[in-house]
Formats: sequence, structure tokens, C-alpha cells
Amino acid sequence: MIGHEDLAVRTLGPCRIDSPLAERLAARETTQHSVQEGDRVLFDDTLSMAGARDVPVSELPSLEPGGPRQRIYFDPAKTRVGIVTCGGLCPGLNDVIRGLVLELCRHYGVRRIVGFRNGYRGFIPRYGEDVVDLSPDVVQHIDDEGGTILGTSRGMQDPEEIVDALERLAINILFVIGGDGTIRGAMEVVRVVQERGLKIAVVGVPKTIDNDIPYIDQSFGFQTAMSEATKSIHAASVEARSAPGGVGLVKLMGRHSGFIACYSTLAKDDADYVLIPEVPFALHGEGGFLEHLRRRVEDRGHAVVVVAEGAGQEHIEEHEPGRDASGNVRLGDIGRLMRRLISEHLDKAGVENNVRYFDPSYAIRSVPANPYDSAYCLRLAHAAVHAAMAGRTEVIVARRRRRFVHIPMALAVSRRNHVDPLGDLWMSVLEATGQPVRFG
Ligand SMILES: Nc1ncnc2c1ncn2[C@@H]1O[C@H](COP(=O)(O)OP(=O)(O)OP(=O)(O)O)[C@@H](O)[C@H]1O
Ligand SMILES: O=P(O)(O)OC[C@H]1O[C@](O)(CO)[C@@H](O)[C@@H]1O
Ligand SMILES: [Mg+2]
Repeated sequence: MIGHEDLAVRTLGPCRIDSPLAERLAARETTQHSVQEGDRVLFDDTLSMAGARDVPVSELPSLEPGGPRQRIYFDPAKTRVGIVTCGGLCPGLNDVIRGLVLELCRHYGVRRIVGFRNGYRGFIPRYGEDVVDLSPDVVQHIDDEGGTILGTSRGMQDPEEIVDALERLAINILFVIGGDGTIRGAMEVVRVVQERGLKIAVVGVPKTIDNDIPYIDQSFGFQTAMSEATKSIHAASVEARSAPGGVGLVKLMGRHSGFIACYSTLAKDDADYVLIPEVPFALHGEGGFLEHLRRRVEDRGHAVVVVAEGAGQEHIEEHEPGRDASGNVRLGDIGRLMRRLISEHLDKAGVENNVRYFDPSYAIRSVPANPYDSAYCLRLAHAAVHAAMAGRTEVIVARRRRRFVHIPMALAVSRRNHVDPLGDLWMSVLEATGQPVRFG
């Protein structure tokens, strides 16, 4: 059970400097829409969970609210900031970079901001990466493009060398924008910073199109990526309905978490089956997926199947498990396997079929953020700047149950966010598709 110690936020020291935003905060109080800096956000959100703790309300575990503080730790005129983006692309990376730079410059008066190129390798001299000076002029329109103007990478880098670079450039605040690996990397940086007795704040903005970071409502860019994915589901549905025995098969990103598959399916409401990593399925036999699909195609003449890339890995025999440069497991190609098995099964059963396979892959994550995600990114960037200027470190900023909060990095990587097979989302998917609770 999560307790106070899991939610405690580290600070570099007391905030002694009046914030340039202080005037705007004078009338601020806790309301339905904001939480005052001295207040806390409850961690539990059901009576049964809170009640099970059997403690007075004042002792319930709570999160530090995000947002501007009256007093800050860093002197803006003397503050130097670094920004880095790591891991896979995600819509909104440029929006976050832009939001950080604009907030730092325009509202806090920070004048020295640099971007490190190509992820954590941008800190390491042997790669020869340059640093990019970031100003409002440079970032003003970068949100029009997908990707990240700083570039990104996978692969382990030595935290000692990263902190060497921070020291050489006299960086006071480092913003890391990335997923679970990036946050783990940032924790290593914090460890070295502490060992060297430095006062450098490291604040994360969590990034993942897979939506697999826990304790947050939804990661930025997820909504854009899932909207892009609906285009492939629609195309698969049109193709399936336009051919005798048409089967539209769509493989979507999602290594360990099937959120993109679930939400894009719900958005289109065209799919008959959704297969995700969290819900194992049998392929063969009377109750297996293939027989169910055969009956569906025979009854209705067509079917649409959405499969998350991490689903059904146990069925892939010829796959040699390996890891990418960051240590992420390389998955077998479930999409191609399903395409082959579906055709073979329908052929064998004498059912005319036309299987059309869609793998939109990188196309869903390389696009610019949609307006909702852009607004979300900007707000996350604001929250990250407020947190860092107030000397918070080893935290990510996140929106949880619609409140911006500070979540310690250790908690953010303590587990993965999954589609709960017993939860409401999966239930909605089962209702929308009409597929059985389990195959086999
Ligand atoms: N376990 C780890 N410990 C320290 N650093 C790590 C660790 N895993 C990854 N990193 C660092 O973080 C960077 C990004 O990690 P990774 O490639 O796993 O992407 P990610 O941040 O998890 O994003 P994605 O959502 O794309 O997986 C790596 O290049 C590496 O430098
Ligand atoms: O091929 P790459 O760039 O290493 O990344 C692929 C992976 O990255 C993600 O998009 C997460 O960032 C996963 O959904 C996907 O499996
Ligand atoms: Mg990751």
C-alpha cells in the first residue's frame, strides 16, 4: 500500500526568493479547480481505500500539488537550464520543449537555456553532439511539427559523464522528457548529483504513447496517437466490408500496455476483436480466437481485429528474444503471425477470405500533437518549471485525477500502468466489440 514515504518530494533547500509570479498568486485558494501550495492532494479516491487505512483524514497519504509558489529556490537571473528528450517519439515533445522555454523566459526571466541533442548521449563528449541555445524565438513555432527538435535516442549512458557535462555547463536545472527508462536514467543523475554535493534540480515530464506510466491520468501525446490509430481501424473496416470474407487486421504500438488498442477501438467502434498484452488468449480449439473469428466471418461476412504489438507473445515460436540498446525486450511480430494464422485457418475451414493487414507503426507517434495534447503539454511544462524553480528534484510532474501534482520518480517507475482486465476500460472494450471475456 502506498504511504507517506512513497509520496514525499525532495527539495534542494528552503525557498527564500520572491517568485516573479507572486503577485498573481495573491488571491489563490484551494477550490474545485486549484490547490493552494500549502494544501495537499489526497492519494486515495474511494471511501473504501481511504477507510481501509484507518487513520484520521489529516494522516491520509497525499501528494504535493503542482503549480507556482510564492517563493522559489533558484534566482532566475543566475539560473541555467538544460532540456533533454529521450526514448521513442511521442506527439507533443516539441510542445513541452516550447512550453518550458517560454515559461522560463517570459515568466521567470531565466535567460540561459540549452537543449542537449539526441537524448542522454548529448551529454557524452565522445558522441560529439553540440548543444542548442533555446530562446522564445527558436521555439515559438516548433509545435507545428511532430518529433523533437532536440532529437532523441535509446542506449545506456554513464551518469557520471552526464553530471560532468552539467557541471561543465553550470546547469542548475535539468528537465528530462521521456518514459520509464528516461526517468530511471534521471534517478541515476540525481544520485551522482547528490554524491557530488551539487544543487541541481532534475525534473521529469513523463512521455509515453503507450500510456504505461502509473499514477497519472493519461500521458501527453497518447490522445493524438490513439486518434491517428483510429484512421487505420477505419481503413481496415472499409477494406473488410468491401471484400468477400474480408478481415481487417490492425497492429498497433503498445509493448506491455494495450491502451492505444483499447481507446482507438472504442473511438471507432468498428472492431470485433481487440487483443492486448494484459489479456492472454488461446488461438486454437473450439473456444480459441481463430474459431471464434471463423464463426464471425461466416455469420457476418467480415471482421475487424485490432492487436497490440505486445499481445500474444507466447504464440510466437520462431522469435529470438533480444533487447534494444536501452534494454527493452524486442517483441516478436504478432501482427504478421496473426495474418498468416487467420488466412490459414479460414482456408482450412473452407471459408473464402481476404485478409488486409495494417501496421501504422511509427505513423501514429510522429505526428504533431492535437490541440488537446498541445494544451496539456503546455500545462505540464508550466508545472515542471514551477516545480524546478521551487527547488523540487527527483520528481515528475503529472496530472492525476485532473490535478497537477508532483510524483517522486521512484514511485513513477515502481510499476507499469496496465489495462486492468477487471477494470471499466476493458469492460467497455468487451461491450463495444462483443468479444468473449476470454478465448480458450
Ligand atoms: N534502467 C535504466 N537505468 C538508467 N538509465 C536508463 C535505464 N533505462 C533507460 N535508461 C536511459 O534512458 C534512455 C531512454 O530509455 P528508453 O529507451 O527505455 O526509453 P523510455 O524513456 O523508456 O521511453 P519509451 O516510452 O520510448 O520506452 C536511454 O537512452 C538510457 O540512457
Ligand atoms: O522502434 P523504437 O523507436 O525503438 O520504438 C518502438 C517502441 O516505442 C514505443 O513507441 C514507446 O515509446 C512503443 O510503443 C514501441 O514498441
Ligand atoms: Mg520505456
